[in-house]
Amino acid sequence: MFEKLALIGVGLIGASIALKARREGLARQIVGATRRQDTADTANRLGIVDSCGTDLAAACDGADLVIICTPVGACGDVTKIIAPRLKPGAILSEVGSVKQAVIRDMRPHVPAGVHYVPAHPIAGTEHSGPEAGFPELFEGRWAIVTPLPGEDRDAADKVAEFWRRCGSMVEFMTPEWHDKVLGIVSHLPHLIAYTIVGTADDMAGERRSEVIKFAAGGFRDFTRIAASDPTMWRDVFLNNRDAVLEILGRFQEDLFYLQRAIRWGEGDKLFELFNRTRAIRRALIDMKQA
Ligand SMILES: NC(=O)c1ccc[n+]([C@@H]2O[C@H](COP(=O)([O-])OP(=O)(O)OC[C@H]3O[C@@H](n4cnc5c(N)ncnc54)[C@H](O)[C@@H]3O)[C@@H](O)[C@H]2O)c1
Ligand SMILES: O=C(O)C(=O)C[C@]1(C(=O)O)C=C[C@@H](O)C=C1
Repeated sequence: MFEKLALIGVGLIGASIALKARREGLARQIVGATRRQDTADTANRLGIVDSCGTDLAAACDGADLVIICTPVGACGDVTKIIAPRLKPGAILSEVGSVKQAVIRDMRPHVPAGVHYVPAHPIAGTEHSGPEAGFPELFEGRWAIVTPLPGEDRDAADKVAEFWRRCGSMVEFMTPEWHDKVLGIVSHLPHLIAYTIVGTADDMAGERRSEVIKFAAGGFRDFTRIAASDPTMWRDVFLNNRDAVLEILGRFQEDLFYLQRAIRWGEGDKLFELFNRTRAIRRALIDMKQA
């Protein structure tokens, strides 16, 4: 599909893209660039890309697809650095978990003649860094493409096809809708997990050690999510502020509803909700998304 693919940021997502693109023959040459030399060394040692250095702009020389795979807070600065070396006609994409803020930060730096196509693979783990990457990460998962109005439709279609060849199912969306949907299905669950594990950690003395000792079921599942990369998630919450605050307000109301039902012994209310949520889990299993 491409002569040269450049990945700026070779962590979980960048490395997984590189490994899958190579396996599927999606680009003749795949190069990476990272901020820190030791990350580049790791990517080179593991053979994740053909070559990896720390000169972000140089990595983009002659690339017909550049994908920024850094935390969302860095996307604007990275675009500014690489902009002078992007070749006319190149496609510039990224994988940020937030779309509106990333578009706001990147768009002013995108040179004329370069096609910017925002995208987001809805696939990940709690691990980060080049060692965490694996080629099957995107298989059977959704990838959302949020093309910008007035931008080249062929470029958006090409990015969509790239993700299909990585094994994903693709959906097009507006950036606004993306941020609302992801606020509910991804960002709020992470915030809740960070809160629950933090609350348990705040418990003093004996109760705290009991929490760790008996953390077999529900709590353990939350600890997986709460182990996710602190930089990535700090940036997500700061950059999807409005959508997260809106959904958090709703969530708090629903929590009070349950609190009240427990206080007043209204078991029917609890039962009705738990039945609805169980059906959602079963639907996810049917769709092979759980
Ligand atoms: N982890 C997930 O579950 C997941 C899923 C989908 C999308 N995303 C998005 O993908 C992006 C990358 O996430 P990840 O999980 O691969 O993170 P990661 O921490 O594993 O990798 C980030 C990479 O970016 C590099 N980097 C950081 N700041 C940089 C800078 N200023 N300049 C150049 N390189 C820099 C790091 O060295 C590292 O190589 C984020 O925007 C995240 O929101 C993550
Ligand atoms: O499975 C996980 O560990 C994830 O957190 C992956 C997950 C998600 O919330 O679904 C996290 C952030 C992304 O932007 C996309 C996917």
